[in-house]
Amino acid sequence: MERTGIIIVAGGSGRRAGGARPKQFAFLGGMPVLARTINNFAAAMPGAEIVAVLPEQHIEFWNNLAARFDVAAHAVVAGGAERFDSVKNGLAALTTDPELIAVQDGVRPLGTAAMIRRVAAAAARHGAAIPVVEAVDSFRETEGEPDAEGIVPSRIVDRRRLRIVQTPQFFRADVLRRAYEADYRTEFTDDASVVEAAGHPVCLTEGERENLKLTTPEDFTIAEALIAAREEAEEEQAATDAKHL
Ligand SMILES: Nc1ccn([C@@H]2O[C@H](COP(=O)(O)OP(=O)(O)OP(=O)(O)O)[C@@H](O)[C@H]2O)c(=O)n1
Ligand SMILES: C[C@](O)(CO)[C@H](O)COP(=O)(O)O
Repeated sequence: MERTGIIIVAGGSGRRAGGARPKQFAFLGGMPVLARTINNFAAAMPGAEIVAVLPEQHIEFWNNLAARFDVAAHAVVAGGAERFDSVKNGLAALTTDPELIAVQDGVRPLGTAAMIRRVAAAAARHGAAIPVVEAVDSFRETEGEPDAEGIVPSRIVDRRRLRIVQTPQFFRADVLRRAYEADYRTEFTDDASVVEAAGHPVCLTEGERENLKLTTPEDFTIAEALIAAREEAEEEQAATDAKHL
């Protein structure tokens, strides 16, 4: 397997989620969200170098919090104003010269090991790969300003052509590093957009609907329920296995 580096970006302020501290430090199923995300990757990609990118003012808080939980080995580095800047800082902090690099949202703790490895394998082959899922809602593109009655002009978009983009986004190290030499642009909402702007095509792989990004308070409610259901299924499986011993 390729030497792998994982950059877990958790340098945001979590404005949309609210709360006293950024959402990556909130508890989910009895554990900080960021601890879950780090451990998920350590389990899926044993031996990978992990760097967590945090708001500078929360680094000491995180070190104290992480010491209370069983969190897999990881280095910590300060983030920047935009996600783009945080990824750049993460890239600079990798020390093992990885051949493959993943960028993962710190607030996406629920991706399975099978999905993570699938994206990694696609990136090893194609240079750049991301997980996506099909859109299930209808979409409208708005055009222009509201009219005198407050109606915003809009038109339907063909959702069969749309995909919802997730992380982890995996890249060959040379591809990602070269792409991140660019200056920041507002359309860089993920790493695939940066790599694509540098001229490298991105391979779409199958993501998972449960691979939620915790963005608003409602997402936490859904994630709690998913974790409880997974734990229950694991307990049932363990009981079945014990019966068959
Ligand atoms: N300057 C930033 C901004 C975001 N992120 C990280 O990128 C991921 C996805 O971003 P998002 O969900 O938008 O997080 P926030 O920026 O914290 O949320 P909000 O926009 O609601 O403030 C998160 O793990 C977040 O911590 C980061 O590392 N550095
Ligand atoms: C990277 C990402 O999670 C892919 O869906 C998304 O683009 C992050 O967007 P945000 O506005 O920073 O949450």
